[in-house]
Parts: sequence; structure tokens; C-alpha cells
Amino acid sequence: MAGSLKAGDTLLIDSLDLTLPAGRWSALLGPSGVGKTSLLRLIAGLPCAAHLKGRLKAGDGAPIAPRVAMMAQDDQLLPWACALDNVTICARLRGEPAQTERAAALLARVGLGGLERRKPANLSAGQRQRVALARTLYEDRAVVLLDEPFSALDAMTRHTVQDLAAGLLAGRTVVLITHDPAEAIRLADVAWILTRAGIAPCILPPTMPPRAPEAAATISAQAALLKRMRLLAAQGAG
Ligand SMILES: Nc1ncnc2c1ncn2[C@@H]1O[C@H](COP(=O)(O)OP(=O)(O)OP(=O)(O)O)[C@@H](O)[C@H]1O
Repeated sequence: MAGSLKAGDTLLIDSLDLTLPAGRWSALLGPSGVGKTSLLRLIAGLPCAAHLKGRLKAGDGAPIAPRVAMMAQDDQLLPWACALDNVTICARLRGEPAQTERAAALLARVGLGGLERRKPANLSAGQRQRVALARTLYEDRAVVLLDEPFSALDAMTRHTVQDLAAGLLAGRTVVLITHDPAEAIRLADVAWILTRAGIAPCILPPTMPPRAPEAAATISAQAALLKRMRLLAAQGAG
């Protein structure tokens, strides 16, 4: 994508020249309100307060929106539907028959085998986000947009679900929005900080994600990224 991002007359990101590599995890960081969620919604072709003055296209020239699945911070599960029915909900809303065996297999893959008939109220936050991950996988799309999907989880659960997502979404084009430098360093193949002035690439360790949080290279990259984000914020670039 290239151009400038605006909400009404307000400039959000001036010079947005961004290539998200196919089949890899790209992390987008940046201050609150800079336009991260808006960007994801534009990629997904969803209604959005912001608009891109410029171009947004896939490398193969085909439409992007039909190839997209999204996962948000909120699990967005239907409270009256069981885990299995939540996994198949998007397909059923499209009028497609539910593939219950495939949905059950996905629930098993995210560690929820045996809980297919549980309602969201009877699942933990981590389990609910696993159902949301299974629902995203059920859509089987090449492009997966993750809008802070792990941020509401406690540290231990976050770690587990991050590992799960890294394994199950490998090979897809993933765009991860996060406020957490540790998460970006751990999961991303490439990462950028979005600011009002434009985008700043992040330096990531040379190892493959998901990176061990205790590795010296991971820790120093996190510290450097946090320092850079603070510097950019202090400069008022965000
Ligand atoms: N209906 C609207 N009309 C005008 N501006 C809007 C509207 N909705 C959102 N905005 C503005 O668009 C900007 C981008 O919002 P967006 O949610 O994309 O930011 P974000 O970077 O994802 O923020 P956060 O990290 O807090 O989720 C914000 O500055 C917000 O104030």
C-alpha cells in the first residue's frame, strides 16, 4: 500500500509506503489513534472512518477482501451458541452448510477437544480466544488480520495462545496489530512502527519466530524497540 491515511480531514499517517510480505507475519505497532485498526479494516474491505489516499493492492493483483479472515482483541463469540457453533457461524451466516467435523477437529487442534458444546460463559478468557482462533482457521483464508488478539489474556495464557497461533497460521499472510514490543519481537518476521509522519521499520533478531522470550537476542531487541517507540513518541512523530 502507498499513500496517506486520513480520517475526514485529519491526517493520520502522512507517508504510508508499506509492503506486507506474503506468507509471513508482519507486526504493526504505533500510538493509540494512529490508525492501525483502520488500516486492517481497509485491507479487509470493511467500513472504516479512515480512507487511504493512494493505492492498496495485492502482489498478484487479485482482490484482497475475499481472502481475509480477522481476529480481534474481543473474542466476539455469540453467547448463546456453543463453541462448535461459534466456529462455524460465519459460514452459516453466508448460507453455507456447517462442516461440523472440520470445526471439531480445529477445536481439538487449539486444545479444546471435548468442550465443543460449552457456551462462552462457561469457558475461560483463554479458551474463548482459542475458539476465536479456531473460527479464524475455519475460514481458511490466505490473509489473516489480527487486531491485538492476545492483549486481554494473562501472561501465561498469552504465551500459550501466541505459540498456538504461530504454529497454526504458519504460511499465511498475517498482519498483527500490537502495542506490545515483546509480542512483535516474539512473533513477527517483519515489523514497523506507524507514526503520523510515516512508518519506521523495526530491527528483529535474525532467528525465526516464534522466538524464545528468554533468548538474549529477543530481550535486547525488545528493549531497543521500546526505546525507539518512546523516542518517536517524545519527538511527537506519533
Ligand atoms: N467516526 C470517526 N470519525 C472521525 N474519526 C474517527 C472516527 N472513528 C475513529 N476515528 C479516528 O480515527 C483514528 C484512527 O483510529 P484507529 O482505531 O484506527 O486507531 P488505532 O491506531 O487502531 O488506535 P488504538 O491503538 O487505540 O486501537 C483515531 O484517531 C480516531 O480518533
